[in-house]
Amino acid sequence: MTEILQLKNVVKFYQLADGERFEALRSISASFEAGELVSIVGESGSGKSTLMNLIGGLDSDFSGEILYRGENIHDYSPKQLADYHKKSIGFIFQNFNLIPHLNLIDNVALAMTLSNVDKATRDQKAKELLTKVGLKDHVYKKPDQISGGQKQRVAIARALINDPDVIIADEPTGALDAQTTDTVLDLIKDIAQSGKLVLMVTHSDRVASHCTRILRIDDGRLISDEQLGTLNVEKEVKKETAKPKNMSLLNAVRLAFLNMKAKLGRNALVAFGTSIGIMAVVLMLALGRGVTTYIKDTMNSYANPNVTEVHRQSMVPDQKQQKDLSSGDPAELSKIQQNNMAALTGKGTDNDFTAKDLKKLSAIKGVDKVEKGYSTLSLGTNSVTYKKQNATIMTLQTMSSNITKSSIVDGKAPKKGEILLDKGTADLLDEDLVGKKVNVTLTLGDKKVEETFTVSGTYEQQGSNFSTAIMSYSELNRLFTANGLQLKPNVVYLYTKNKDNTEKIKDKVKELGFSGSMQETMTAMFTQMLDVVSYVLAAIAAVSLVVSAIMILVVLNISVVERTKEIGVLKALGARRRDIRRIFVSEAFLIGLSSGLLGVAVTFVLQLLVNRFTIATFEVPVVSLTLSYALIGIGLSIVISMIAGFLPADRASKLDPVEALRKE
Ligand SMILES: Nc1ncnc2c1ncn2[C@@H]1O[C@H](COP(=O)(O)OP(=O)(O)OP(=O)(O)O)[C@@H](O)[C@H]1O
Repeated sequence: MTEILQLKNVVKFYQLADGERFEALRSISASFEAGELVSIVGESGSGKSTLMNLIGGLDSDFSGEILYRGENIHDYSPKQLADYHKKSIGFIFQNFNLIPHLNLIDNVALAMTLSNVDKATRDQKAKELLTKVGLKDHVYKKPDQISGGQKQRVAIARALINDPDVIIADEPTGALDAQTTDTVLDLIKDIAQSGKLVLMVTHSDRVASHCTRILRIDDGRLISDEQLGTLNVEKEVKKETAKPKNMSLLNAVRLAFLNMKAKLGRNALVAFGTSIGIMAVVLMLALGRGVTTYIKDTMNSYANPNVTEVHRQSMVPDQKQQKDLSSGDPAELSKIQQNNMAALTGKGTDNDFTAKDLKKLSAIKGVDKVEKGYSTLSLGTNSVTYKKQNATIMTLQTMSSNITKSSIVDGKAPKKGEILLDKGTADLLDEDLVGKKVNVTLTLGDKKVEETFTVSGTYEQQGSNFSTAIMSYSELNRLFTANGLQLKPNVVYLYTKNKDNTEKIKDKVKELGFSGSMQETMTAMFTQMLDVVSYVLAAIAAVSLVVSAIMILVVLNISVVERTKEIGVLKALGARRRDIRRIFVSEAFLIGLSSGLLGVAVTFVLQLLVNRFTIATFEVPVVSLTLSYALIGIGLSIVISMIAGFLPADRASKLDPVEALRKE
């Protein structure tokens, strides 16, 4: 027979809290061969479990030698120790210690999973062993669906999966009735007979009497070593030399997934909570993109990119004015309102450009032409009449490069004696008004002027729905002069040949204290509002991401506590620290992945709803979710979860297997 295990003067001290040491094992020496069925008996507290933990490599803090096939396991590196657990030792515990969320096959195959054996092979081997222990018809059950005796048979199958030399059974029949004990004992006997060394702790003399040898321990000492007989060993154990592999990441993720599935409700809640922050992030990005695209498109379609529209003062309250408005000083308030009205209606001298202004503007670099213009808003005083059909004109303005040829849908730009009308107003008067003479009534200054003009063409409205009449600046000037009035420009168009200059020109205009077109000012306000929305979303995102991280940390910590025993089992089966860490980090990864996916999905649904609403109201979609934003959201979610999961995972990996297994 081959000598497998040798104990030489094994001494174990437990360090007590007050600096004292307790000697649990006192110089134990013994040697064991393959095919032995050894029972270890002794009073409670005599040191049996301590000895099993040392032999099983769960506790390396001892003096003396434990030689496994001639190698002192005390000198093993963590990796060698893990391999020792995987290949050489099989544990059977009193309380079975099956993993509740894994089915019987997965429980039995666990040591193979940790050794990265492929699923088909390990499932086949697990089924074989389960058949051998009489559980063929139960392989897909979970541990809580079978009886105690059946559980212990599963545990026996689990201990055998990697074909170890040594089986350590700590009171394997302790929790079983007499009849079930016999079945389990027969199985254990078969194991020894197949050429393995079985070390079995027991309190029962009856159980001990089935063994080939009895070691008695009392107060940490080996007091007797009695040989009862020998077994008819079938074969000599032949060890493969191939080293077991490490568990793959995929298997860690699978184990994590199976555990998460078992706690679906809790994990779904956590994922849902985390997804809120992710949704806020993705929505912020998508909204920002959607609105920016909309603004750009709008600006590009409304304005001639070569032209910068300039006003002396803003036609909508700027930031400072808004502040004054909200400050509530009535005098200040009404001054601002007056100014705004004057700017809109083209009245008052504050809005007229002086020769000095024009000079300043024409000096801006890149400006090739300065066009004077005039724009006035009236409510009901200006009108166009054709064949007794009358239309009110709200805006009267002068022709500029800002109205491009492409926006004139019919006819051409107005020359002397001509007027250009917006298409809506023209169609109202006659379907084919171009070239027809219309009667125009205008209030200029305080004079009412009536004249006949030919409609030169119609144009597509740009950014406003006001009915508009456009004539050339010189034509309007003629009208003013004829009525004893003086026309002064209240809007100026700066034309550049190269549209790349436009941005710089716009900036310079503002720097000089002038203001841009109404659309630009509105856009700026809109962008400001969008910024506020973005800040709010960003704040929600930041807060909820922190909350999510804490939530994941807490949940995984609870999971570590709940699964302490399972972690002990995994370690006894050969899981390295790294493997345990991987399983828990994988759980965090899965939570992150699911909350990321959920967050993106919710954003997608929100996008559909919000865009449906904005398309119906403003004819534009405002949320624009792209693949890269979705990926950013999912990535962020995973990273945060994994960071939050690292601490609990590390804690789990550092658990002491002996303590973990002792936990009730
Ligand atoms: N972590 C520990 N710290 C201090 N003392 C310990 C520790 N673990 C065990 N002991 C002590 O070591 C002695 C041996 O304990 P052990 O668990 O090995 O006994 P046992 O023979 O297996 O008992 P039982 O049959 O009740 O399981 C006991 O006196 C116990 O109190």
